[in-house]
Amino acid sequence: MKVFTAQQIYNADKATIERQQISSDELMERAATQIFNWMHLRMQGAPVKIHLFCGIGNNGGDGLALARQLWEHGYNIAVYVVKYSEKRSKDFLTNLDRLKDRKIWPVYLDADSELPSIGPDDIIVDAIFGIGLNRTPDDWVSQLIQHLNKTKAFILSVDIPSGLFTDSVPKDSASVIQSNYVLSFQVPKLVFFLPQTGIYVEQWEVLDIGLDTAYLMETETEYELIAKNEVLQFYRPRTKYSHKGTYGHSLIIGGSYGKIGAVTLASKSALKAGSGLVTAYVPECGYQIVQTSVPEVMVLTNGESLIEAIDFEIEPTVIGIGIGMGTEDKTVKALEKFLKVNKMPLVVDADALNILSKNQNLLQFLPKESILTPHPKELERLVGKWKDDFEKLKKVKEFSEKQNVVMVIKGAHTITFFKGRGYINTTGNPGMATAGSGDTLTGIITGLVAQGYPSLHAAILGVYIHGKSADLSIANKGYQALTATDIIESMGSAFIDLFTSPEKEAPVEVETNEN
Ligand SMILES: NC(=O)C1=CN([C@@H]2O[C@H](COP(=O)(O)OP(=O)(O)OC[C@H]3O[C@@H](n4cnc5c(N)ncnc54)[C@H](OP(=O)(O)O)[C@@H]3O)[C@@H](O)[C@H]2O)[C@@H](O)CC1
Ligand SMILES: Nc1ncnc2c1ncn2[C@@H]1O[C@H](COP(=O)(O)OP(=O)(O)O)[C@@H](O)[C@H]1O
Ligand SMILES: [K+]
Repeated sequence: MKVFTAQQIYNADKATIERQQISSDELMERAATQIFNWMHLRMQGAPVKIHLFCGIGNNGGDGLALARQLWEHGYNIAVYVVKYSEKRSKDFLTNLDRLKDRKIWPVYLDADSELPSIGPDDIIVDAIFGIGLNRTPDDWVSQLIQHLNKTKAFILSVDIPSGLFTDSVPKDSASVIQSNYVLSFQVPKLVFFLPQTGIYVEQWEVLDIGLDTAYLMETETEYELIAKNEVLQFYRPRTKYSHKGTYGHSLIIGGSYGKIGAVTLASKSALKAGSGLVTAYVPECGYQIVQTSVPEVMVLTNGESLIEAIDFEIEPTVIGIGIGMGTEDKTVKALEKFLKVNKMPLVVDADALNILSKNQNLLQFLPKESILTPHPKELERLVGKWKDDFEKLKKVKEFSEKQNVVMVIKGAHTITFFKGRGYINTTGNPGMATAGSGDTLTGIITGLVAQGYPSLHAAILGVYIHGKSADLSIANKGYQALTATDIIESMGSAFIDLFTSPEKEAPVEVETNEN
């Protein structure tokens, strides 16, 4: 699913109005109807108090149109107009008149108003600011937002939590609605997925408001959201007359005394991802450990307790390198020498990344389309500090383009970057914040490259399967007890899940009295 910018959404709006020959008011009505349907389906006429806070732009207009529809179906509503500006949008005014025609009188809020009283079991509809927010709200609006956040009421945001910008991090966290659920029109917004802005969104869902399909299909976006349908497009099925040679040979290089487990986890993951053969390259102290823990994996050794040279006679299809490897001088020299002669595709992680960060002249030796999988600290060492998430994305994009590598930026929503585009993963959970889960990812991606997946596809599918495996594991492990080994054990189920359970369906429409 593409992730559009605010400007692209406004353009889609315009294209829809022109091509479908509808008015902007009709489009607003569609948007409000979708939200009404969503609420009505769940509330079934329950007499819960619904407080609708509406701004004076089109987000507020959506809120007013929704208030009318709720009222027409007998819901218990209170409408507030948050007068943060003297300007009012045309469709806001149209919908305000429609409320007045029905003798529904909103409460007007300004800097001098008392804060409304809201019960813990009430519902708040947040339609104060939408994607038009372009500056930090005034103090009194921030105070209202803080007041709403403090209530125990469920907050449903229209399109985006009010106070959240679409293209920057809010300066003042107190001026953003802490939303329980966001109903986003047609497309999700990038800020739902970044660590500094995603925190305002507990859950989100897109509502189809029938924006022009041709515009949506033709418009190129910088970001794409990756769910099941997206990865299925490039999944490579196994064929009947294939053999282990068909599925490549992964070489996992890493480990040092006390950190052999990392290589064990990665090697096992490469196997479970479907690699035909897997060899681990570890110091001698790891020989028995790897052989005993994963009998399917072959083992090569060098050095006693750390890798001193990287030299082998096998011909792997791909090499995953760096996990648990350490950054001792001998290992640094070994990596340097190896990179200067290596021609094989690489998946670079952990200490190999740390060594590259300190010796940036080595970056030139990475084969093109190598995959780098830094966690936030490793990324900082590689590209330098960033002031916020948006600067981080910019730096990563530039780095990936300059070095011609696939960058996998690990986090709650891992984003894979390549050739100027970012692919945002939707699987995974906080249980994955556990030792070794990154080693597992390195193994999975390596195992996919071994089977012939192009680098970008291996990274995107690998990240998806890694997160999905963890999601399937938590059913009986919970977040706290989840380990990297559990993730590996669920990989089979994650692959099967690609074909068994369909992706979540589009929202169900409900008949209203008016149609
Ligand atoms: N295609 C779609 O998806 C559809 C979208 N629709 C809906 O439209 C929403 C976008 O509406 P919108 O453009 O009118 O902007 P909105 O967010 O209501 O803000 C209003 C105005 O406030 C102003 N302003 C900004 N910041 C401010 C501040 N801090 N303090 C004070 N004022 C501030 C700024 O005006 P300015 O003062 O800068 O001229 C801004 O224009 C969208 O989120 C969705 O809900 C649907 O109706 C139909 C289809
Ligand atoms: N809160 C979270 N939600 C989803 N995924 C997470 C979360 N925290 C960590 N992860 C995932 O777990 C992995 C952790 O990797 P990393 O930090 O390299 O672990 P390690 O070095 O212990 O192997 C990454 O793939 C990351 O995306
Ligand atoms: K909103």
